[in-house]
Amino acid sequence: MKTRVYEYAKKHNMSSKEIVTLLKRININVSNHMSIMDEETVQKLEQHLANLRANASSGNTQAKQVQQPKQDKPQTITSSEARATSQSEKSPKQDGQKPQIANAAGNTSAQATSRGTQNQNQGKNQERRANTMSQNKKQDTKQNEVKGQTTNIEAERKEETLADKAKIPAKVGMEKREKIKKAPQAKKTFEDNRKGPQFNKNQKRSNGRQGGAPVQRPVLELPSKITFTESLTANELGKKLRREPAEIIKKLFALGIMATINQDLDRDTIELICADYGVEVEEKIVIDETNFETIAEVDAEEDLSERPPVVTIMGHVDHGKTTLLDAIRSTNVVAGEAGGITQHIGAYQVEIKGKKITFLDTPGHAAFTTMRARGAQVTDITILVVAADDGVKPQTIEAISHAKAANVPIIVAVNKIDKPAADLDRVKQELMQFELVSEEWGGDTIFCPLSAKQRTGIEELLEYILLVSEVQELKANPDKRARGTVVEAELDKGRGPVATVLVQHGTLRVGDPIVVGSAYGRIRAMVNDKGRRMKEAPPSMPVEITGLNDVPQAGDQFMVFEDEKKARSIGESRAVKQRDSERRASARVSLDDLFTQIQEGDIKELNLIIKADVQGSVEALRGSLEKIEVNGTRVKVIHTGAGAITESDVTLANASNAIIIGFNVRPEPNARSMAEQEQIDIRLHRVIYTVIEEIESALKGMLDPVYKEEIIGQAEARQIFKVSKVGTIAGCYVTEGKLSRDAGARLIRDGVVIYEGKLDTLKRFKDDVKEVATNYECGVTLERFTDIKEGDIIEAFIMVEVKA
Ligand SMILES: Nc1nc2c(ncn2[C@@H]2O[C@H](COP(=O)(O)OP(=O)(O)OP(=O)(O)O)[C@@H](O)[C@H]2O)c(=O)[nH]1
Repeated sequence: MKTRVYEYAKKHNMSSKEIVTLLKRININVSNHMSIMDEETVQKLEQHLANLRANASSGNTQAKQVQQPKQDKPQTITSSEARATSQSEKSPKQDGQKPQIANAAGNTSAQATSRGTQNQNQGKNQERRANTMSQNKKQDTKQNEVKGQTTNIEAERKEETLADKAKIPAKVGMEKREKIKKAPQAKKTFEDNRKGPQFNKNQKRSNGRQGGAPVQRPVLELPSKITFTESLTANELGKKLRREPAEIIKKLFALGIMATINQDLDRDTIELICADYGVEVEEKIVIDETNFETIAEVDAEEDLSERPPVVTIMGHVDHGKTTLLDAIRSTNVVAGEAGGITQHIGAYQVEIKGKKITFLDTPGHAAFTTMRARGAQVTDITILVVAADDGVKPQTIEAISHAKAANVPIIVAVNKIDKPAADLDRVKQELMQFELVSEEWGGDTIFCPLSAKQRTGIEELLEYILLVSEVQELKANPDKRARGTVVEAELDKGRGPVATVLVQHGTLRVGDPIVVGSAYGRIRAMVNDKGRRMKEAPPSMPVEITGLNDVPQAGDQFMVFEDEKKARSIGESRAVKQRDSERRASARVSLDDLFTQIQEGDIKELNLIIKADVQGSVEALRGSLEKIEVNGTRVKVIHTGAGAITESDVTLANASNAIIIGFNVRPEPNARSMAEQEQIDIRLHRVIYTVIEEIESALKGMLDPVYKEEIIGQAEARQIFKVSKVGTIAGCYVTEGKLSRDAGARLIRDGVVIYEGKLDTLKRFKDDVKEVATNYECGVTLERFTDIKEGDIIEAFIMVEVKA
């Protein structure tokens, strides 16, 4: 029957490497643990094992008693003398204890010595001492049989391994071969020890032992698990395993690795040795706590407990967000915390049916996106407020896009149901096209009709929230250091920096050293939304904290550290980093470097926001763009709309790392400056085909924008003159930058591009001029375009070469 090396190894409680080594010794070439061994190979291997076993046990009757026929088969062979030793260890009645004890004695003393200082010489001394002892053991012929046997095996192994080493068998990888070649020092030490134990420092102790009764020192138990970071030297590994370094070196030796005591062992080697001892090993990755936002802590399922959901209310202007938030809050004051003075701290908790719900007290999606833009996903559920008498409006759609981009479930609160014009079905109907289909109509979105003003339907809404949160199974580990997000922060004249934070993991306590964004401090006091002083805040609880050195920003994340010194040093280095890299768009996508980001695995989906002049173009663009898929990277349209590119589009792009496509539309001035600041890539086009081509080539890494458009100025048409021969002259006022005679020109009306071409004439009074600067008036005509109206914007642009 065929079997793989690792299967065989597992079956016989050996490591794959050991099997590979043994196979190579009997001239069977296997490459790795996945290699297949046929029946013949297995037989040969077992024969070889049997031979080795026979050799190991020849002339030793006592050892035979110790060996357990089946289990020991691989053990005796594979794990060199350490296992033989540990077997004798298991049998306290045997005289064979002695060498162990002696060993342990050496070990303890070696440990004690090295505890004082860890320099190299010290290490060497330890090694020498250890080897000397084993040499002494060998020389002492009067010692008991087991001891003799142990050392026999030891000697045999040494010889065998040394012979192997001389040949440098193929089992040893190139790296290991190098190590072997480079390690004359280790060999010398070994031979030195063989030659002259008497001249060694340990002479006294050896004599003492030979002459007197053996010193009884306990054999240190192996730890069940060890941890390490990056690497360990043989010496350090020995200490962790509570074994002599020499013993470790011997083991390495048997495995074909020649290492000195202070040589760094790689992860595989450490694992191999530990596996040999049956000790679990874990590599600890050093975490840079300065960037604590990036640290993902995984909690064991049993440490997690239920936490309240965090809810954000979004919706169109005047649809009743604030009224609803107030209504919810007052419901609770009556229910529980009567007498408490409600404080506005940016978030509050209410309780229904014994369960808490946390509301972020900032209506609208500004708060939602700022937080998301800063990498904080705080919200678990979104309440979309839609006025029953007004229906779906632009900001309703924006809110839906925001919630969807963040993957947060939506509950629709159909407000103002008390109004005569209220029409619940219309709202349901309108929301269908955004994939929000009510349960009665076969969908899975909860629609909750209510009147925030008359306070009806509020409890039902709260119950729905609990229902959705139950499905989400929101959990957190309350028993660890706290982490969370800033909801609001300000500088209070009396109290200094004050921040409302939402605890997301762990429990926050007064006195905790904390880093918040790039501020730090120790929590002086905590106040909840009812104005009560709190000693601790569990997950999902918003509290206002004081004691920071600076005012953080909403959306900043916080983390508690073990001591104030650490918090201070991390806070300070974050402040420096923040200053350095402020607004650096390292994580921003731009079509120009999209391909690199795809290749680096940063991007699997390209988020797009499409704004176009008419809904028809939006749909056409969306349809074509969503079909694009290049090398597994897809286009995902996260928001669309007709009309100019607004600030809200830019915030959404910022939060979702998206690119904005403007089709026949322009960004509003505020949106443009914000996009520049946040380094959001806005691509403006007039032909659908070029949009598709651009996105496709960006995904393929073929985008090669040699020229890029740069807007150099804007003027507003204030007066229109019709002159029969010339056409339409626009009396303009340059509001931004300059107009230049050679520049390209666009005419924009209500954010929509009406014309694109060139300036035909540019005059100041009667003279032709080359350019007109900001705050000057001028007369403009456009090439082959006469339909200029008052209030139109003329935008001048040039094409500039993009430096690679
Ligand atoms: N009839 C009626 N009017 C309501 C209801 N809820 C809110 N309103 C009124 O609608 C108006 C706007 O309510 P707000 O709560 O300020 O709306 P908002 O969405 O917070 O508005 P912005 O903060 O401007 O975005 C106010 O005059 C409210 O009194 C309701 O259930 N019924």
